Amino acid sequence: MNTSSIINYFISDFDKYISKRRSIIQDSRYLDEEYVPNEIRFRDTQKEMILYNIGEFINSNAGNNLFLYGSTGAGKTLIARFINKGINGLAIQRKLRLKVSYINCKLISSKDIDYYIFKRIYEDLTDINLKSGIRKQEIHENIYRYLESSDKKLIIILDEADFILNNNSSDLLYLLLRNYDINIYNRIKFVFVANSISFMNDVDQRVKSSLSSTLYIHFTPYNYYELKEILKERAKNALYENSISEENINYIAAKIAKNSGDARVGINILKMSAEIAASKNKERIDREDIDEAFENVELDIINSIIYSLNKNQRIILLSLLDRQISNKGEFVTFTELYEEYIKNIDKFGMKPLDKTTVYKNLKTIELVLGNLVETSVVSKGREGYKKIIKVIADEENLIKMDNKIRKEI
Ligand SMILES: Nc1ncnc2c1ncn2[C@@H]1O[C@H](COP(=O)(O)OP(=O)(O)OP(=O)(O)O)[C@@H](O)[C@H]1O
Repeated sequence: MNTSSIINYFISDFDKYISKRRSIIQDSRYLDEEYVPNEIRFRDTQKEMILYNIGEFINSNAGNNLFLYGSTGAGKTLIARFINKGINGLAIQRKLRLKVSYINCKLISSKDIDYYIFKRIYEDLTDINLKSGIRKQEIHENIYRYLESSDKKLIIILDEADFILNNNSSDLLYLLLRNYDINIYNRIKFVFVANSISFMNDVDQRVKSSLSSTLYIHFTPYNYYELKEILKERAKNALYENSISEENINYIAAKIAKNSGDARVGINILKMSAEIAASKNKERIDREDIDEAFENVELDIINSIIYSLNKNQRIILLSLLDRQISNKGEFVTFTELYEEYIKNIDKFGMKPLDKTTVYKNLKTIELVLGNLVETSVVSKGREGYKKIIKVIADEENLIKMDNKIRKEI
């Protein structure tokens, strides 16, 4: 067969299969994690604080470092990307001596995290690729030297910063923040992005005092109304007209608002239910497609949590779930969790870890659970302040998770 007849066959097959299946997704880019809408809604308070501080830094060398924190899917990364793109554009348009470096710390695969971060900052600042073999300290010094000699300012955005802030990162932070001591012109500002600010308890005093002028900006989970509007907007751009009813969008929003308020889950459900409906050759997404999508997503989330934890951590999480279920979904104190853990560990015939080790492992679990967990500190009278914790899910999902983890231990 010659090439042109192969191409003809291909094109005829292509047209046949494309026309056979009715697609529901018109442009999937609007459902991508990377997509940044032109206008970010429901985050006006946060935007105002961020932009005001950045403005102060640009115009009068003032302003604070910023720390954006809050649950998963609350728009932190979206805002961080928006600032990154926006500042770059602003600097070009207004000919400002300003640079921005955006680093997603979760994606750093290098073993030497400090080296990677300094190298990236230097390269973003100077637009020059660094040759290998230059020492970390030297790159660090060159960043300040370059800023002085070129009379520039720099905004460093460290997204998913929990991934480095948890790893004995005091030295990195101290070095990064030290520009206050050595640079009277205050040429660098930081924007940290993380789920929680609990790492602050563990950093040493030098870093704490460097971070004392940091403004903490909280991102709360989205409510029903906000989720519904975000999803409506995405559906309008990504799906063919009339592929999903407003009632069904509201149904997705209501289910998510009840659990996590995570916009990412909402967008994933929208995408997955469109794919499920299309695979059944339907023109519209029905309630059953959405329910199927929820089951897949929930299972995916639970599986990825279980996969990320070792056996001891799974038993600790199981103990938390057991106790929360018997507490009718309410918060669990660490003492209650530990009691439950001792019972469970015995059932699984393992040796118990001491309280301190269980506490440390609980922190890892919190990181893996992300927005699915809520912690707080409450006063318990004479016993002093106590940490309380709960998994954010309704009773049905708590039981589902509990059963699945028990099976996997
Ligand atoms: N206000 C909003 N308008 C439109 N889309 C939004 C909004 N907030 C979040 N999203 C979308 O929801 C998804 C998750 O948001 P984002 O990645 O910003 O969450 P996050 O708070 O950084 O979560 P994590 O802590 O897991 O990193 C993204 O696809 C994002 O585009």
